[in-house]
Amino acid sequence: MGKSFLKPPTKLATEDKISITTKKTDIVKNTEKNESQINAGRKRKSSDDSIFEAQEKANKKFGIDAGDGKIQKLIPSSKIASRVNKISNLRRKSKILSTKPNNLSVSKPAPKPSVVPSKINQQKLPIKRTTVTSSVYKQRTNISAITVPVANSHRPAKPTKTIPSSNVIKQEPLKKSNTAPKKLDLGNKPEVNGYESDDAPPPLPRGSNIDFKIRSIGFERVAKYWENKYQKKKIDSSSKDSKIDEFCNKVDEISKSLENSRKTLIEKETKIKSLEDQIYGIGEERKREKQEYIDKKKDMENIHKNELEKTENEKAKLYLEIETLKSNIESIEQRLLQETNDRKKLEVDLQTLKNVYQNTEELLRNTKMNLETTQSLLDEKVEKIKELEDVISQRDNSISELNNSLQEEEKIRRKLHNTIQELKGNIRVFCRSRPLTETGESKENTCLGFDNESKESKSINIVQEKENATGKSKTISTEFEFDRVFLPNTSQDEVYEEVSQLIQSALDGYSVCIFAYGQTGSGKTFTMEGPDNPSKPDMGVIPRALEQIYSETIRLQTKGWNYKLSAQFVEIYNEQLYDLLSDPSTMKGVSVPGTAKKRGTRSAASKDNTPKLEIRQEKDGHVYISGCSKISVDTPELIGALLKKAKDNRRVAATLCNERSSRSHCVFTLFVSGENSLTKETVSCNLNLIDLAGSERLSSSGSVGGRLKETQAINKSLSCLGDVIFALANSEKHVPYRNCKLTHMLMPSLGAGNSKTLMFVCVSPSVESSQETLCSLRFAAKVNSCHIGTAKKQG
Ligand SMILES: Nc1ncnc2c1ncn2[C@@H]1O[C@H](COP(=O)(O)OP(=O)(O)OP(=O)(O)O)[C@@H](O)[C@H]1O
Repeated sequence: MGKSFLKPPTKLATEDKISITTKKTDIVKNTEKNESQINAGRKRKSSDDSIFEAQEKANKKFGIDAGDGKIQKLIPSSKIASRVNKISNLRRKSKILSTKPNNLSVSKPAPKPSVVPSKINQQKLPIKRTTVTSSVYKQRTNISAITVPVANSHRPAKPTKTIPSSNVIKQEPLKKSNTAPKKLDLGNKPEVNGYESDDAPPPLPRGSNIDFKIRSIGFERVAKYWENKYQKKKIDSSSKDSKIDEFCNKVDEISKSLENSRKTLIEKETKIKSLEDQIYGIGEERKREKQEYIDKKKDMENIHKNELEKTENEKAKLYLEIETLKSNIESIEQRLLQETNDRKKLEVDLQTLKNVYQNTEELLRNTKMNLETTQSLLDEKVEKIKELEDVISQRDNSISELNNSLQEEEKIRRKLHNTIQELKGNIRVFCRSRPLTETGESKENTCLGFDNESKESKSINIVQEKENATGKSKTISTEFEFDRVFLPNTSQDEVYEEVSQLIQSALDGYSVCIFAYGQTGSGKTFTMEGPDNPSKPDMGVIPRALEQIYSETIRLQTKGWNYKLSAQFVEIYNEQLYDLLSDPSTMKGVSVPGTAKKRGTRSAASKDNTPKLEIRQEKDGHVYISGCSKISVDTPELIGALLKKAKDNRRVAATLCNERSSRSHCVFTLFVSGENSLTKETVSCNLNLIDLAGSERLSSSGSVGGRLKETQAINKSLSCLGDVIFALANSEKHVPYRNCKLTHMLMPSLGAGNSKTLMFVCVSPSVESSQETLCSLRFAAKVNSCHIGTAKKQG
């Protein structure tokens, strides 16, 4: 049985394992049983074979029988037959001898030996197998023919198995002499041809020459020999007969036992055959079972393989789960550790808190005691508070009454302020003289004279030297009166103090226009903006007005006012509008619809491809400049940035009159809109601060070419401004606003009974500029003579 056959699958279901194990055990048992049966059969067979062989051997060696269970030597049937044959021959001979003893010994000579005696002594007689039939043997053994070795006198004997003398009944040949044949001794020991008388019959004396006597002695010897021989044989025959009987008995016994053995052998052979059949059947059964087992094993192996794969997959999954769980466990452990540490900390904190709690409890007790005392004090104070609250409520009432009265007063103030402004005139003219410059201008060369040196001066004299028709020089003094005349040393603060009242009117909802008019270099820009990078005291009207308005909007927030401010800065050059706040790179976050890039010179500007700003008027009369920037003024810091930007963008061209002379009008407009959340009042107005271009005459400016054209445009627009003012003053039906860009864009803020206008006429004190100064003062006096109705509040 192969080992692989018994080897069970590595992993099976428990029931399959049990059935397989049981089957395996059965098969093993059956196989072992079969093998033992086979072995037993083999043993039996081998024992039978051995018996048979032994019998054969015994038969061959004449010897062994197992009749009594002891091993005995069996005599081969051939030998038995030959011996029986010999015995019968011997018996026959003995009978013959017994019947004719004397004849032989006396009358008949001994037969002539067929072989030379000497040779017979030296060689064994060969045995020749001869088939003989023995009735006795046949009866006993049922063997019909038995091969018996017989002596062959002529051939040398073949070597045969030697049978021990004790067990084998030897066929005694006639005794031969071991000694050499003696010579015929006619004496005591007569020799016949060398043979002894005991071994061979003495030779008969032959021949005619032999003495009778000797011959008779020879015959006597022969007879004697045969007589001795007979006697000996007789004795031997009787002993041999007894031995033969004994032997025959033994043969019978052996035959019987042999018969029995054969029967047993046949039975056993039958048994063996049946056992072999059984073995064959068992073998077949085993083969079938083996095949079934192999099939089942294969099935089980497949199942096992599948289950193994499944198990491997599940194992892999489980490994993954285990890994995940491990990582989870690690994180949980870390958290646990963290929690443990936190818990320890918390325990420490808890202990501290407990201590604190104990202390606090102690404190609490003390505090409670204090509290009780405080409570009594508090009750007292509550009483006092109640009293105070009554007082406060009374005061609140009085405050609200005061607020109401304040608002009323504010209204009254506004009305009064407006009345004052109206009384002062809705168009006013301030005259400002710049100081003489250090270079070229001396005090003696001044053409201006003021009535008194007080700060509240309102008149100004211009003194000119003129020649009459006779050629004599004549001093002509012309006096002008204005709402206010600022002396050359008047500071910016003093100037603005007068202006601030008008700025306040803008916050009160009135449109305001402030012009700076005068010849080039008379101080218009200085008055309106201040010098370049001005310090706080040198700041002009525009930055101060913006600051005032911004701070005033914040102050008025406490009175429920919420203002929105936005600024626009436009330059009018050669009757063309330019946006001075248009550079997006410097004005971050500003919406600039019409970009006006920095323009170099005026001639270059004329070739500029920048989209032109256009003045538009809506149906409701609202006038605006399309595409112009409006910057929301949210912080006071933005004011400075706006002015700087405008200054950077402003066109400056060198003229003969002033190296920084501005040849354009600059109009700064602040759009003011406000709403009072308390009184629900609303205001909306414009504050226009205008730095006009130089008003010098063409002859004095020395302009030619492009510069001449600029001067003409400037003079035209200034003339138009005068026309509008005079038309307003004369209450003419048609006011020529549209004659130039300046008056057209100022239309909402100029005249029409809803604006307040202030003109600064800036003059130079130099004698050289006296004629231009005279012209400017005349124009200003004309404006000052105008009365433009009562301004209406816009809301
Ligand atoms: N009140 C003043 N006090 C001191 N300096 C002044 C005063 N007015 C003008 N100036 C100076 O006189 C010069 C010319 O003034 P400004 O540029 O303001 O004249 P302008 O009329 O604006 O000339 P333009 O028409 O060319 O712009 C400047 O250097 C300025 O600083």
